Amino acid sequence: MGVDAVLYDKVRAVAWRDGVVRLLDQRVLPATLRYEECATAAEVAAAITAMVVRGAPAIGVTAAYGAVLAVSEAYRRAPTDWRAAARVDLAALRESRPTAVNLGWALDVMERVMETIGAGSPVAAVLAAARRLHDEDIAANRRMGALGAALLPPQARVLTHCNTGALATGGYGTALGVVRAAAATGGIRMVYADETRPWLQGARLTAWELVEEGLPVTVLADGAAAARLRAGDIAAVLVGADRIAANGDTANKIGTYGLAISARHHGVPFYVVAPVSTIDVATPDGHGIPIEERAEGEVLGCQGLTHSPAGARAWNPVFDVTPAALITALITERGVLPSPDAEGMARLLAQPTPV
Ligand SMILES: CSC[C@H]1O[C@H](OP(=O)(O)O)[C@H](O)[C@@H]1O
Repeated sequence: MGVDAVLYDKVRAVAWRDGVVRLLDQRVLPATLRYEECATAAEVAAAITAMVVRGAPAIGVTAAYGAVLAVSEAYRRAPTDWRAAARVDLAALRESRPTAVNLGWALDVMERVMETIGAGSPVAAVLAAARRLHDEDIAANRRMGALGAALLPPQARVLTHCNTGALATGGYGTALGVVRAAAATGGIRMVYADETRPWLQGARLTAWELVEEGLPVTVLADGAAAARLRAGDIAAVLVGADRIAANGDTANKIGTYGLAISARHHGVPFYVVAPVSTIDVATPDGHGIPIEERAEGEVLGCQGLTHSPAGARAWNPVFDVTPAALITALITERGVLPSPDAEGMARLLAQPTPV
């Protein structure tokens, strides 16, 4: 594979390169290292929908760069009325995936920047804003990594779900950022990575990130997680988030809810690690979070092979909602919130982001 050892600093899920958005195609990892280059906002939206790039923060960063493409094209076509033209493309980007709130949050940031720009070409200003948003995501991940690592014992065994690493963010990772920070301080004995059917983000992407960095990883079937927790040697379950409601209810990859129930039953701390850009104060609780359903074929087959008989149907919600009551603590760049609830979330959001 030949990827540099320090993956999160070398390989980026998304980058701006010479006027295009460059995406590492996560549909073909780890077998193939292939990049897709998007020259228009529409191509970026299609890549998000197709999960060329995935992961809530990574989707937000990608959408921000997609907004730069939209503004650049709009200004070329209509220099005196570029905002209206750009907003059409931004609306399409907003629709590319429904659950990860970071997508809409990033586009809101870019639209606010668009409103402040004076005369002349707006491209440099929006590109600077997208780069700032990207850098801030990585900085937030590093802060969360340190805060989360402090909650783990030395040589911890942890269990993860889906992929929450450099591939799911602007870089470094959220829950997997905690693993990286812990590995650099108290040490990590083992990462048990749920394979995370049907898209296998754990078996393919988390395992790749960890193997490439020389960190220990054991892949397990999603159905084995409860037995692993029952063994009694898991220090914590670490997961990411796609949308956190105002009361702390959290939408994340399908299977997270069952994992949270199992962790509670076995007395294992269950930590959600997410930047505050994942918090949606406009949604009071988990019932209001839109849950994406994807094609039945993603469940009926895998990696091009169909394993269910013709005539079988599939139900493929790709997220579920974990009630805040099952979350031991929410780890964000603004601090750690034990037992999240509406009041605690409001206090957390009132905190300044540490410089
Ligand atoms: C850093 S949080 C990433 C979050 O996004 C994943 O979903 P998907 O792979 O469908 O974009 C999963 O829910 C992860 O926890």
